[in-house]
Amino acid sequence: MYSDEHVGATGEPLKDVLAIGIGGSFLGPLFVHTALQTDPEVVEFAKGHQLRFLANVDPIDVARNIIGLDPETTCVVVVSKTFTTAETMLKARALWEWISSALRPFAVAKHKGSLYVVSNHNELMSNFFVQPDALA
Ligand SMILES: O=P(O)(O)OC[C@H]1O[C@H](O)[C@H](O)[C@@H](O)[C@@H]1O
Repeated sequence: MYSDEHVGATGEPLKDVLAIGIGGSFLGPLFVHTALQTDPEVVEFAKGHQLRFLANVDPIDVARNIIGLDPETTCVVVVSKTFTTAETMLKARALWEWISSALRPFAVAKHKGSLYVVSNHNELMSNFFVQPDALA
């Protein structure tokens, strides 16, 4: 992302990251993010980019966190060890709806390249990429 090599469906470089996960799947990424905040090289790379965490069950959490972000240039990372956690799946689905309602249908499939999943459940992860809007 920092090199502008990763682009979304419209060809715009991905700029910001929304990380979805609760419990350990939030605290792990937060730990790495916090640890790197004092590294001058990382601080320089991070200029112009935002990382936001969706980590609680507040129903308006998604609405609050997407303010100011552009779905064309936002990368979504879903972190879940089991890939079955209801709150995480709900937020993943809400963000996919946010992205797909903002993009034209032909672009939605291409934009799946800006979705990343961190999990140890391969089958559920694969289903997510085939049909993310049908997450249970
Ligand atoms: O990583 P996941 O499978 O989505 O689980 C996320 C979290 O779910 C629950 O809150 C558990 O109590 C936590 O221990 C776990 O870290």
